[in-house]
Amino acid sequence: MADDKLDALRQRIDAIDDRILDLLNERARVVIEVGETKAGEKRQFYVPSREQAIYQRLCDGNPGPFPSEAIRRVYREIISACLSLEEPMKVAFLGPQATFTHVAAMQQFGLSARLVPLKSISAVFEEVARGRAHYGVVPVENSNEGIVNHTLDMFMESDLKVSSEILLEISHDLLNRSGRLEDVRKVISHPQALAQCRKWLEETLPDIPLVDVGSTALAAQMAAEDETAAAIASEMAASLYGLKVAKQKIADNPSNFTRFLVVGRHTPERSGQDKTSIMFSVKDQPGILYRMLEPFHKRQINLSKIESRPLKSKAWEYIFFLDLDGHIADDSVRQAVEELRPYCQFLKVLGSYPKAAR
Ligand SMILES: C=C(O[C@@H]1C=C(C(=O)O)C=C[C@H]1O)C(=O)O
Repeated sequence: MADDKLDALRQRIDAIDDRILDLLNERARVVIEVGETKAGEKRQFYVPSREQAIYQRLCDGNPGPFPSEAIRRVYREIISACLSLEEPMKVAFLGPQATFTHVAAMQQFGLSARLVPLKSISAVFEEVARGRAHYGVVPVENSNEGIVNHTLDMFMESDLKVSSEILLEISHDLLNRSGRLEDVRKVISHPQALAQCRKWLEETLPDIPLVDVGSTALAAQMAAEDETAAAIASEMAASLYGLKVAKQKIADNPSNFTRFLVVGRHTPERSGQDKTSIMFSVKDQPGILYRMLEPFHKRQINLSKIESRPLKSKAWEYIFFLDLDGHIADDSVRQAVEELRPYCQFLKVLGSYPKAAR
């Protein structure tokens, strides 16, 4: 009897899956039409703001029981697959494979994009600038370690635009071949990952030597070749290098996020929930810090970040990086930036892009 009931339920599931498949194909055909329309008007095919709006609308309207957290993942793959029908997306990222930047790139572009690992942040910028990749993904700041100087420095030389941001929760896991803590005789990782897990390592694995290498992914590769070694790396590195998780989430501060930027050759359209990044250097004069912030304060524009970096060509002069709420196409943002301009030796808008979901 129970079997009859199960059979009947499974038949219903098959019928529902047939409908989902029909709808997926119908969706793919419409996306192809959108692609043709955009090509006629020379518009960008990939529109992160539209994708964000799709996720938001579906999650907000989801009556359940299908979990809202899963909607983003499922739709990420649907959109990724639809996009690849029109134009296979090539995305360069700071490699090697299985770094946290790789995880971030997958989260943003899905499995149908072609993700290409490159050796350095400047190589990622160059690949995109030369048109060999549509987009590039690089880390820009970590909630514990601060900014990634190299990425900010790249914007001084490059004309690429920020197309979107990705926020990724970093989980540092201890990986080895057996999955047993007792087998660990040395721990290998990137110096930042080792630093972020120092207390846990001292308490749990005292007197075990720590080995610095260039990336968490390289550490995982080395641990795969040495059964006495463990790596601190992402869970993705475990699956890629055939390792097991001996202990999950070993970072001393459990709240650990990295923000990545997607760089491209164009500024995306307004989404209504945008952020703008600008960089500038100011002329040295009294009250200049106050004056450079005033245009934003006057218009009640929220500033979410301000960083300064030394200007390499001139000692003791600085470049400022500012993130503010709004799109450069908004009147208030455009006016504030124009009011700041006369105080600057130079000013560059790095891009306006949809805010990542927090
Ligand atoms: C279909 C579009 O193009 C792309 C594909 C999308 C999709 O599959 O829904 C969404 C945004 C774009 O990245 C669009 O802009 O509407």
